[in-house]
Amino acid sequence: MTEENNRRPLIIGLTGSIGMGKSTVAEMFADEGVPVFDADAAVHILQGPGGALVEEIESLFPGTTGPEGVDRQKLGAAVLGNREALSRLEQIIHPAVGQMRLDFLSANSDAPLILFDIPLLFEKTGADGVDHIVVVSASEADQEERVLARPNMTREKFEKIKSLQMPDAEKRKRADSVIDTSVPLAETRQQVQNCVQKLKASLA
Ligand SMILES: CC(C)(COP(=O)(O)OP(=O)(O)OC[C@H]1O[C@@H](n2cnc3c(N)ncnc32)[C@H](O)[C@@H]1O)[C@@H](O)C(=O)NCCC(=O)NCCS
Ligand SMILES: Nc1ncnc2c1ncn2[C@@H]1O[C@H](COP(=O)(O)OP(=O)(O)OP(=O)(O)O)[C@@H](O)[C@H]1O
Repeated sequence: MTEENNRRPLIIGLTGSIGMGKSTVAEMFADEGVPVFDADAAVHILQGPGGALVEEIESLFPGTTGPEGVDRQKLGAAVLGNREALSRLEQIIHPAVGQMRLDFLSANSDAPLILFDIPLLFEKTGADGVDHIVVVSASEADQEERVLARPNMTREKFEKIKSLQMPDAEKRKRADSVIDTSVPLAETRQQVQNCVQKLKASLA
């Protein structure tokens, strides 16, 4: 077997605070051919209709699920202002997401680069096993404008979520690369392309 066949993919951990542009940037990495594991999408599967965690969530937080699985508005109202409740929820969700991430890694073991989109990478020690951390960042004004424009979002909910997340300035300090989304989309895409090229070159 050649050395190349033995090599595991270089794992990029993509993170950033609410509304900074993670999903948009993750799609740009996918456009460059990088397989993307989306932790939020994994949570949606686990909580969706017939999802593996729906029953357990109902027993921990009665009244927060229905025929469509978890009602995220109701579950959010139960946990987002209550650290102890949120921690109980995380204790069942994070191990299940971790397993899905491992399965994804096995399924893409031939790729040179893969990307884990992990919103809470710094907050929940998801940095273990990640080779290169990319932080997606924008100005506070852009972040606020984007988030408050979303349906079902209030300033109160936004402030609660921000208080649960590591400040952007701290994330930027800990990043291996920063992608700026307070610039036109084409410039952000260029930054993503540069990052992919640099990482591929580091493998050669
Ligand atoms: C609390 C829930 C039901 C709220 O759902 P809702 O659709 O209203 O919001 P959404 O998921 O889009 O989250 C909004 C923002 O809150 C942040 N957030 C979500 N969970 C957490 C958390 N445990 N700690 C800090 N921030 C969080 C997200 O990163 C995002 O920036 C949902 O976020 C959830 O089930 N969270 C627990 C699982 C988790 O930790 N997910 C985050 C990454 S995998
Ligand atoms: N240069 C840019 N790069 C990325 N996104 C941009 C840019 N300019 C404007 N936007 C817009 O900003 C928004 C970012 O939202 P996105 O869902 O990607 O954020 P997110 O960080 O994934 O949010 P959350 O943490 O809530 O999941 C999108 O509507 C996107 O079109």
